This record gives sequence, structure tokens and C-alpha cells, in this order.
Amino acid sequence: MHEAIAKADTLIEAMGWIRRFRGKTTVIKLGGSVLDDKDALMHILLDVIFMETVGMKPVIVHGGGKAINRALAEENIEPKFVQGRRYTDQATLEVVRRVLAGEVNQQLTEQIEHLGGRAMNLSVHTTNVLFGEVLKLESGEDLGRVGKITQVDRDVIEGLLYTDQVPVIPSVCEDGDGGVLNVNADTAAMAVAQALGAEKLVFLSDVNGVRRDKENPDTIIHSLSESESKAMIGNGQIASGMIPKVEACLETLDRGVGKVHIIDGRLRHSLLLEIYTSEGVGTEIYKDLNI
Ligand SMILES: Nc1ncnc2c1ncn2[C@@H]1O[C@H](COP(=O)(O)OP(=O)(O)O)[C@@H](O)[C@H]1O
Ligand SMILES: CC(=O)N[C@@H](CCC(=O)OP(=O)(O)O)C(=O)O
Repeated sequence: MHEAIAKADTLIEAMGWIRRFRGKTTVIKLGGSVLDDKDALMHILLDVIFMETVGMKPVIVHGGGKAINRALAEENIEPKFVQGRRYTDQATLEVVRRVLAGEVNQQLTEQIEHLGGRAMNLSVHTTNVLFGEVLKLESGEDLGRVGKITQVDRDVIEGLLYTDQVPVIPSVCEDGDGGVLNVNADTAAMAVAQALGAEKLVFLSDVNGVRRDKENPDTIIHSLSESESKAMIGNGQIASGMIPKVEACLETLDRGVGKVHIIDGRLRHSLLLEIYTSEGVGTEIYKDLNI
């Protein structure tokens, strides 16, 4: 009996934060690292279904870098990265399109349905919501068929949220000429969060947050300013796949999204903990105060 009362107490405690976030949009970016961890992924999707059930509006944007690497290896194509982004020739693009917009996108949607939620896959194979153009790096280096998002079909996404479905969006966009482009999933999540004016953007990865020493989990920084983030990218403390994530956080904060966090998708219920504990988990990136 005591146990049952404690459970009921927990529900009442949750009422405050459920009310606070009801009707608000959270964009959740799932990276290849958590997509590859079956157990972690199942718990993340259960958290997402819970959020939707209590009236929050979760939107999933996903990558799948590891699955792409495996598929490329099968075709003897050597992966190549420039500043954390994949150089994408035509053969690589075919693989990215098949794996991200096809397999991973469909598997995620089916798994949400299998776990009792309602989801809809929005990809270039079904209903596309991401449009863009070829990304040009300031350094002048060529990335091939890599895109940046210039437009998001907000109406389609909001229509799904209105009918209590979780939109599941891969990081592939259409260009204006009937072709598709490979987009880094962190930047795609940023574009979707901006277009929707999301309350939160959460990056779920395989690290506990941004660390001073990337090998040492104890050096996590819970609250990181814009200027310190830039300095850490400059001196190499923030490297590889963390660069597009932090850059996406900074750009998002410039464009009116409430909060941006990088959290550990392997930690059970990290998504719910992030929303309803005051200190949160992982790293929050904030804009410098202009004093
Ligand atoms: N300062 C840092 N703190 C934490 N992780 C870092 C840092 N610099 C580089 N990294 C690397 O970034 C990786 C996360 O990026 P990535 O592998 O692209 O994740 P995802 O697949 O979730 O997008 C970490 O696993 C880590 O190896
Ligand atoms: C241009 C570019 O880099 N595209 C990425 C898209 C997938 C992605 O970003 O996946 P993760 O989130 O798992 O890293 C790629 O081809 O790997």
C-alpha cells in the first residue's frame, strides 16, 4: 500500500512541470551513437512517448553517422570528413539517402509505434519538410552534395503535432532542382527548432556533455557560455562531432529558441530529467550577457 501511495505522490509532483511544458515544442536530436545502443534508444523513445502522452510536443530529428559508415564499408567507399562534416560525392549520397531517409527513419518510426506511441516519418521518400542549398565552407573546401537548410515546412510538422503524432525527420533535404543533399543532423535539428520556435532543443549523444578534457567525464561543464564555447573550439578542447553540435547550439540561441542542452542519451531517463529537474543534466549553452 505504501508503495502505491508513493507512486501516486510522484504523479502529483509531476503535475507542475507537466503543466509548464504542456503544449510546448521540444526538438530532440538523436545521434548515431545512441541510435546504435538498442537499450538506450528504447528508453529514450519511451520518454518521448511519455512526453507526447502528457501533452508536450516532441519532434525527433535524427542522424545515423555510424549506420552510414557501415553501409559505406560494405560498398568499399572510404568515409571522409571535413570539419566534422562528411564529404559527400554522388555514390556516398545514394548510401546516405537509403540509410538515413529510408532505413533509420522507418525503423525509428516503427519502433515508436511498436512501443505504443504514434509517429510519422517525414523524409524525401515520404513527405519532405526540409529544403536547402549546397553548403559553402568559409575555408573554400568542397564538401560535395552537403546542404544547409534554408526552409522548413512548418505547417506539415505542426499539423502532426496537432493530431498527437511524433514527427520523425532525417537530416536529408531537397535542393531546388529535384536533387537531395546530405545535411549534418545537428544543423538540421537547429533549423527545425528555429522554424518551430521550440521551447527546447536537446542533443542526445554518447557523452555526458561538453567536457574540458574530452576523455574525462568528471570534467563536464554544466553551464557553458557562448564566448567560452568559441574559445574551446578555437583551442581544440571541443573537437570532431562536438563542433557542429556546439555551433548549432550557438546559432539556435541567436534565433529565439528558449534553451539548448547537450545530454547523455545512455543515461536512463536523461530526457525527462532534463525537463523536470531544476539543475538538469548535461551541458546547457547560454548566450553571453551584454553588460
Ligand atoms: N570537449 C568535448 N566534450 C565531449 N565530447 C567531445 C568533446 N570534443 C569532442 N568530443 C567528441 O564528440 C563526440 C560526440 O559527437 P558525435 O560522435 O558526432 O555524436 P552524435 O553521433 O551523437 O552526433 C563524443 O563522443 C566525443 O568523442
Ligand atoms: C554532412 C554530414 O556530415 N552529414 C551526416 C548526416 C548524419 C549525421 O549527422 O549523423 P550523426 O548525428 O549520427 O553524426 C553524415 O553523413 O554523417
